Order: sequence, then structure tokens, then C-alpha cells
Amino acid sequence: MLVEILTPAQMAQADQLTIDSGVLGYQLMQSAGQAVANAAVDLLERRTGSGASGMVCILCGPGNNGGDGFVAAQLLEEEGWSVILGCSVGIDDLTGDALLAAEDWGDEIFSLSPRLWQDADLVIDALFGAGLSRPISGELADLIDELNLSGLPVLSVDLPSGVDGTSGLAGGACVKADQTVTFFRKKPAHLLYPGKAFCGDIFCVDIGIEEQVLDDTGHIAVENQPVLWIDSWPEALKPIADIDPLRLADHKFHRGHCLVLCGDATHSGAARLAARSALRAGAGLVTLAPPCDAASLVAAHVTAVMVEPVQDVASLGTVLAKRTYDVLVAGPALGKTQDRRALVYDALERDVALLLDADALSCLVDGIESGEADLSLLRESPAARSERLVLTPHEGEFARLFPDLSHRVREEKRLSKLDCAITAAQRSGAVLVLKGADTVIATPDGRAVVHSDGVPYLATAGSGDVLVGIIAGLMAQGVSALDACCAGVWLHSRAGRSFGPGLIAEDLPELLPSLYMDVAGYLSGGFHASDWTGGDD
Ligand SMILES: NC(=O)C1=CN([C@@H]2O[C@H](COP(=O)(O)OP(=O)(O)OC[C@H]3O[C@@H](n4cnc5c(N)ncnc54)[C@H](OP(=O)(O)O)[C@@H]3O)[C@@H](O)[C@H]2O)[C@@H](O)CC1
Ligand SMILES: Nc1ncnc2c1ncn2[C@@H]1O[C@H](COP(=O)(O)OP(=O)(O)O)[C@@H](O)[C@H]1O
Ligand SMILES: [K+]
Repeated sequence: MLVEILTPAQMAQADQLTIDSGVLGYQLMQSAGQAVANAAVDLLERRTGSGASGMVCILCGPGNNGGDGFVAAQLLEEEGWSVILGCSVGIDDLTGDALLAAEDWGDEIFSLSPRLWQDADLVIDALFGAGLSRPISGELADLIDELNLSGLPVLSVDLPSGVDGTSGLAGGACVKADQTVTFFRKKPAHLLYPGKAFCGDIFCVDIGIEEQVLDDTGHIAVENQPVLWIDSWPEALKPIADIDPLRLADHKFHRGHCLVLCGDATHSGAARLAARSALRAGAGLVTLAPPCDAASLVAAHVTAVMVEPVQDVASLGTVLAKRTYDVLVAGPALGKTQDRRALVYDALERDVALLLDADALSCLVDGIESGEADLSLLRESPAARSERLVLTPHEGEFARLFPDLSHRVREEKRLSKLDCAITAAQRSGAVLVLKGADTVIATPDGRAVVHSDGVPYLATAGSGDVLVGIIAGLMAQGVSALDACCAGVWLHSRAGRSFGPGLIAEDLPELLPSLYMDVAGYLSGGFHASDWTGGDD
């Protein structure tokens, strides 16, 4: 099933459409409060080991997030749990459904203070959710800092208070939750770091909002799951029983040919890793193209991968004219000298699927007098025009190409990584893979896929070279750029997680065959990420 991600604004629209269709806002709040109470009971029973004999402290804020807290308080007390509730404002300052919920609670409402949780087994954080409008400061910030130091389990309602739902940024004090219960669909902050790290386990529950509202609200992104790309999974990576009989006689040229540009003799490892990964990802042939004086050294280090020296633009032309190449990879330790830069610019004029990574991305900025990349060169390239241009920057490379969308600017201006990746994809005409613990894959037509899986083992030299190789290998077999990027990021992350500590980049390509058996376990019948028209339309 497609898993859509909604911004808080889209979620507010989903709430409003539901209310307009005749469901009371207070009914939605009661469903939300019920879901919170259910989650609290699970946590309490796990902690106290008994039914209804623990104490829960509920911290409510001034808006509807606080309203959910009041509803949960009432339900928990009805079930026999001891409840102590504090609110950041007096009942006279509450309005709308939150006021109704506070009135229905009917029990004492205390001022917020750490004393509230001194005998508690669980704290419910219902201070702020989707309506957080600025970083939390002052006394509330001190309270949150104390709560985080208390060591008590914390259940956050919708979002950990202090995390910005749209961007996942946490500018001020921020509740560190063990569990977060959100409603209808996840928000970007449940997937983007640092927000995700504050959420703990995330549960997304149904509160009676119909799926059809999504037709009107749209969605900012979807989560990366095999259902997105399983239908375009290459035949050569399937178990023999699943391969189309007409494809059983395929030869290597049917599986595509990748050309990987390579750096000089002392910098050839990265391109070799990418090349091996492309082969492991199923490309029929992979050729490395080092400068002439590095060719024998590179050849001595590869076996199934072929070597074809490329010294300059002229020899790249000769090589490309001699055989058919389906995908060209430029970047891993390519170097940034003038002749390497010329190769990148030449590649952008060629009618071939093109993956630009690492040094190739820097080449687009280095040596340019204005210090700004000419993105029209990317946008107007044959690869971009045929939807076969892929950029795979990490945050540093991204900042050089798109300085106004960099990580630093995002923090300063509280912008979302999702919005910035989509803008960058639109500007460049490329499918853009903005890497990190939360990788965002964005397309020039405004779609985005999020793969959020903190796997620090992947933060190791050469790991990105493997990723670009996997994507190239999949594209060589005819997988669309978007599907290849989503599948590549999924495989890469799974490989890192399955290997665990001690991982080095060389291990990653060797883990791919076992993952293909996992992929085979996924039912087909999904659809291609490339067929998805979602977005905010
Ligand atoms: N809509 C629905 O039907 C449903 C909604 N549901 C629930 O509602 C939640 C959203 O509710 P919400 O929009 O009322 O926002 P909420 O997060 O409670 O906070 C807003 C208040 O906080 C204040 N404030 C903000 N930042 C602050 C700061 N740093 N420091 C201090 N104050 C600050 C802000 O003040 P202002 O910015 O106006 O000055 C305003 O008073 C959502 O997360 C979900 O839990 C569910 O019940 C399902 C049905
Ligand atoms: N903490 C993390 N959690 C998940 N993935 C990570 C993490 N750190 C790095 N990665 C992934 O590892 C890869 C590193 O790529 P990159 O920075 O280009 O490395 P290199 O240049 O050394 O090859 C990216 O795919 C990135 O998403
Ligand atoms: K909250």
C-alpha cells in the first residue's frame, strides 16, 4: 500500500474536510484521545505489570493537542488509572474543542511543574503538536529539559512537543519521547531528522478520516517501500521460477552496459566500488574508464569489470561510439582537474542515461567564476530531457550546487528538506537523491519519496559510491531513474542494517544477492513509482 506523508497544513485540511462532511471536530478529538489512552495503557501495563494500578501524568498545552490530552485523561481515569493533569494555560484561555474536552475532564487542572510527575509511571506530552509556531523557550523549555532528565517513559501526542511537524527541525527545547501516536498519516517530522529521533516508536492510527480526502489534500511525499518499484524489478534479479519464460534466453547485452568514469591511479577505488556494485545490481556488462596512465593499475584490480582508457573528451567520444552504453556514471573519485571537468560537461551533451555523483557534482561548481552551477546545462541535457539524469549528492555536495537550499539555510529559515529537495530537482531537471540518514528522492515534476532509516554503519568511506553503482546497474536494465533510485536506496539501507557494525563499503555489493531473495518475497501487483502522479495538485 502507498504510504503518503502529509504536511501539518495538508493534515489540517484533511481534518477540515472530514468536519465539513458532517463529522464533529470534537468526535475526531475523542478518537485521537482514545488512541492515545490505548497506547498509554499498553505502556503502563508493560511498566507496572498490572492492570489499572499506575499513575499517569498528562501535560496539556493551549490548543487541540492539549485537547487530545484532556480526552485521554478522562478515558484513563474512567478505566481506573490515577491521573494527574497540568495545563500551560487556565481553562478560561482554552477555546473550541479543547475547551469542551477540558470541561468534560471536570477534574482538577494543575499548573505545569516537575512535581506533577514525581509519582508517575508515564508522562503524556500533549503540549504542542501541529500548531507549534516557534521554538519553545522560557519556563516551558526548562520544564521539558527536566522531563527529559526524569528518565520516565514519555508518550507524545501527534508530535514530540518542540519538533516542527513540517520540517522535523527542533529549534528550542524538545520532548524526547519513547513513543509517538499520530493520526491518519505520518507528517514529515516523523521521518526527517532530527525530528524522527525525538519520536521514539511511531504509531499512526485511524481516527475516522476517509482516505478520499487525500484526493483534495494531496501529499508532500510517500515512504520508500518495495510496492513503489516492485513491478519494474529486473527479470535478471528474480528467482528462476519467476522469470518471464521469454526472458530465460536473455544474453548479457539485454542486461545493459554501464560505463563508469574513473579517477587517476591513486584514486581508482571509488569508481571500482561503483563498477562492482553495478555488476552485482544486475548490469550485463560494466566498463571502467580510467585515464591512460592508470589503466594497467585499474585492470590489475578488477576481473569481470572491463577497462577502457578515457583520457579526454575525444577518447570518451571514441569509446562511446565503439559500443552501446546504456548508462554513464561520473563522479566517484573522478578528480576535479580541468580535463575531468571537461569530461563531465561532455557527458552532459551525450544522449545516454547519466548519473552524476561526488566530484562530478563539484565539477559543476569548481572553476566557475560566479561560484554557481549553471543548472540549465543539467536541465537541458539529453539525459534530463529523457528523464534519465540522476544526481546523488550528500549534504555537502548539495550545498555547493544549491547554496540557498543548504542544510545550514534550512536550519536558519526553518525550511523542510523535502521542499528543498523537490525545488532542487525542479531546478536541475534531474531525479535527485539527497542522501543522509533520511534520504529524500525527488523528481523534477514535484514528487518525493522519503527513505528514513538511521543506519550509521553506512557512514563509511565509499558507501555512496556503492549506492550510485547500484542505481546505475538497475537503470542499465531498463528500470526508470525514479524506480532505480528508490530501489537502490532501499537495497543499500537494508544491506547496511543487515551487516551491522564493522561494515566497510566493500561488503555492501556482496550483500546484494541475499537481498534479492527478500525482494522476491514481496508480492507484485503494486505499481511503479514512476506511474504515481501524487503531489499537491
Ligand atoms: N484539527 C482537528 O480537528 C484535530 C486536531 N487534533 C490535534 O490537534 C493538534 C493541533 O492543534 P492546534 O492547531 O490547536 O495546535 P497545537 O499544537 O495544539 O498548539 C497551538 C497552540 O500552541 C501555541 N503555541 C505554538 N507554539 C508555541 C510555543 N513555542 N510556545 C508557546 N505556545 C505556542 C499557539 O499559540 P500561537 O502560535 O497562536 O501564539 C496555539 O495556542 C494536532 O497536533 C492534534 O494533536 C486531533 O485532536 C484530531 C482532530
Ligand atoms: N546515519 C546514516 N543512516 C543511514 N544512512 C546513512 C547514514 N550515514 C550515511 N548514510 C548513507 O551512506 C551513504 C554515504 O554516501 P557518501 O556520503 O556519498 O559517502 P562516500 O562519499 O564516502 O561514498 C549515503 O547513501 C547515505 O545516505
Ligand atoms: K505533543
